[in-house]
Amino acid sequence: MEDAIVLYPSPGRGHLISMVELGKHILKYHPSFSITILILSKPNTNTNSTSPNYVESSTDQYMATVNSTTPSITFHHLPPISKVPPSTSSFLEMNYLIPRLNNQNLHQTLKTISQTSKLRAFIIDFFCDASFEVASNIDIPTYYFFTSGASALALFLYMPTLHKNVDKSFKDLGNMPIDIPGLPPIPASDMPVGILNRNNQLYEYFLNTATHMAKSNGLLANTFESLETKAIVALSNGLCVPDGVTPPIFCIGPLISSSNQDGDAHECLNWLNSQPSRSVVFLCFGSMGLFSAKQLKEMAAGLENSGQRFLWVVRNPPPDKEKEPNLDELLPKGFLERTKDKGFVVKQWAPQVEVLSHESVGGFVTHCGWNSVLEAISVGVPMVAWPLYAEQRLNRVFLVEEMKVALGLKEMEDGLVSAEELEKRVRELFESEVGREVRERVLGFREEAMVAQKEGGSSHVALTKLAQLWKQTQHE
Ligand SMILES: O=c1ccn([C@@H]2O[C@H](COP(=O)(O)OP(=O)(O)O[C@H]3O[C@H](CO)[C@@H](O)[C@H](O)[C@H]3O)[C@@H](O)[C@H]2O)c(=O)[nH]1
Repeated sequence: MEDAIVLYPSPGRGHLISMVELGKHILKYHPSFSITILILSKPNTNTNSTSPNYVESSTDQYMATVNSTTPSITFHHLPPISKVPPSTSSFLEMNYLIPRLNNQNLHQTLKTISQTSKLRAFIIDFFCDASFEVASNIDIPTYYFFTSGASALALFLYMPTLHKNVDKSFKDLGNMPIDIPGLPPIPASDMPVGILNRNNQLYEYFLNTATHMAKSNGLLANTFESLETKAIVALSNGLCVPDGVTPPIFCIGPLISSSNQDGDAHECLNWLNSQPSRSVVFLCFGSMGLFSAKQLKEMAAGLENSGQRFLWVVRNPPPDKEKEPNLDELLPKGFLERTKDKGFVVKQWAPQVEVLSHESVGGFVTHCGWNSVLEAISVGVPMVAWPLYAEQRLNRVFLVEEMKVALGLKEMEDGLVSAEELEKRVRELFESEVGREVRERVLGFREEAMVAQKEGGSSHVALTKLAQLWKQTQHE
């Protein structure tokens, strides 16, 4: 019987891509494993019809591409479920309620796989916690794949302790510094958005996830040791969990999405080909980053005044976020014409991995999503940190204060970033001594990321240990 590893992403293309990359990474070094990725079924009712995660036809196309390029990864679709309960939060619906409704099917599927192969490990996406109880009921070694960094992992594992020691919601504590082992003091207002309010269901969800993670067989993190040494030491020494015993941590990153996932070339890459080396600042804000029309106008003015070359991904402001942006309406009058020799605006989505690794790109204004951070570090591109949602404000603290690979942007009281502020930071990144130092630091981490992945490097060793552990597992 072959050795099988089952991966379970939560819905949505971003989560699927991360799991596919994890699967490919395991196969690259340990090709004898078979990798099955379970795909949550779409609800049969139309109650969920507005959810972007379930109408993404691009996910099917993506899976087809993976099937043809990496046939050793199998996608297994769980049977459809019939009902989705009403939920107050689409996040909870996606990541908790729907996975929970799929638990019976999941149970059956894992049992079936164990009958035909040696099921060595079940790896759950951090956002798919509802399945933890299934795995523990049928006694399969269960791991969590944490798609953000070790510092964010330290915070999440520390949540039950914080919950006990801090008696108010973080949202009511202003900038009060919160102490977390392995991290610099984090202002309460910079805590991840989902846990700011202790009275909502999301907070409870993450608290439960933290408790389950601490009981799992191990935690896989998309990072590398020398990038987040302090947090990793705190985690490994058991300082982040209530009983002082953390499950083994495997830092196996950086896992970077393969470029050109759907095989289409993008016109912005041609434009980059004609720009001078390291001259372009790239502005891109993850899979969900959106700005108001007012903010977009400020950004345009800041970029124009900075005099720097730029490549900017623009989306339509909420609520019509799926609509193609009308650039003539959204951007200042004459902006596109005036900047046509220096700038390139892409609507909706750019091939970020390819852009960042292009020789002409010399800086990155980012929302601090962890994949974006790792993608920039892996190719040595310095950043300007502009966090928007999720745990990105927390990431900004490490990027700017600890790793010193990014410059921080100041927001005004109403949350807007002014044109002057953006201009100042972009100029600073490209023209100042501080910018030069940030560039040097990130180039240093690029080297360390390469070393970590090489044979004998920390991430390679971590993956080898994990594979050895799986091979030794007696569960059959
Ligand atoms: O125009 C675009 C926009 C994004 N991307 C890619 O999309 C991914 C975006 O990932 P990430 O930077 O991590 O941002 P989010 O999509 O916002 O990711 C969520 O998941 C991350 C990992 O858990 C968290 O760190 C973030 O805060 C959370 O918002 C990256 O691979 C980008 O290369 C593109 O290729 N083109």
